[in-house]
Amino acid sequence: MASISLRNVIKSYGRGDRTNQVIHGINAEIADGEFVVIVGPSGCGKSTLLRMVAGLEEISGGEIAIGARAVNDLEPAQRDIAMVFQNYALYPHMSVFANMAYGLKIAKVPNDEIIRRVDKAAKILELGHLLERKPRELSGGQRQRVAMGRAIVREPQVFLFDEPLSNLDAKLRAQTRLEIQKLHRELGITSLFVTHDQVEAMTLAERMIVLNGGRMEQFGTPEEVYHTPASTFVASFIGSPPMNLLKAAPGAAADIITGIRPEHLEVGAEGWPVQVDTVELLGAERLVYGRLLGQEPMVVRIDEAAPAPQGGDTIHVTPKPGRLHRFDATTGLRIP
Ligand SMILES: Nc1ncnc2c1ncn2[C@@H]1O[C@H](COP(=O)(O)OP(=O)(O)OP(=O)(O)O)[C@@H](O)[C@H]1O
Repeated sequence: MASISLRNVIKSYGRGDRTNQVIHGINAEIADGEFVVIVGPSGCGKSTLLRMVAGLEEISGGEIAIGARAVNDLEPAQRDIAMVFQNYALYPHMSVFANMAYGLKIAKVPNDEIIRRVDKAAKILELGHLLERKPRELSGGQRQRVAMGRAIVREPQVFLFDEPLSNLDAKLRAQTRLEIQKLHRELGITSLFVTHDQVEAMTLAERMIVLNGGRMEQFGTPEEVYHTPASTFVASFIGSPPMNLLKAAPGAAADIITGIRPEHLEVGAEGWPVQVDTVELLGAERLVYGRLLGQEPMVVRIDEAAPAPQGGDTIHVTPKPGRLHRFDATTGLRIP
């Protein structure tokens, strides 16, 4: 196992006048055995960053180290990593066993060692009874597990996951997430996991890197990112529905953006007046969409059992103690 160091990592595509820098100097130390999720909107550079760690993209500036070794100039095969992709591309004519064993065979690992490793991975992934099947005889979730098995048998220092769950339906995604967590608990292999899905990021990450336009906005635990977002971008990207970001909250200075999450507002007889536009029932809770002081859009989350307001009503809300966030209106950065 190994740590991963990203030191001022830069990536540009193209040449000369056509150079387009897409990663603008990322610094992050990922500890040995840590599970780190890289999350951000489409096009922010997640895959590019992961592919640079894998060695599938050249690094334009800075350094990437795996353990004590700088890997900038090492081929992917020399980096001791294993990658799991969204498109798991199993060999259709080979059995599950052969699919998992293939990479080891190519690497000329002795047969008895191959059998030992595949059996171990199959046990962890509960694939033992499926080893003779062909990929077409498996469900989508089982195929994804075979793809993970193929990575596990290599016993790498680092796992790299590039949106491996995005082809699965919602239920299977949730289930496979649990399996990946279990896998990480059992094997403890340093992992980098790319997703654009903030729920996936929050549930899987020990720490998460929030990327925006090729820059790292925050690197922290899910709790830190949720409770103390470093910027308005992080505040609005993590959490569903996102944090209310108010340009003119009552009592706030003009150069301050005030943040408050929909779940951190209390409805009562007094407080900030919110004109209700619509109300959505989500099951255990309702989302009230309205406008603070009749102007700024605001979402309030209330319990399903609480009295439900109607469109056209005015309700009064008060931020729960200690739940207000303040950001610089110019830079978007958190004010401590
Ligand atoms: N081979 C390439 N040549 C030129 N530009 C590229 C290349 N690959 C990616 N880019 C650009 O680099 C930026 C980052 O792309 P990247 O695929 O890393 O984003 P991403 O966050 O993984 O997005 P998504 O979630 O949509 O996969 C984008 O602006 C993209 O257009």
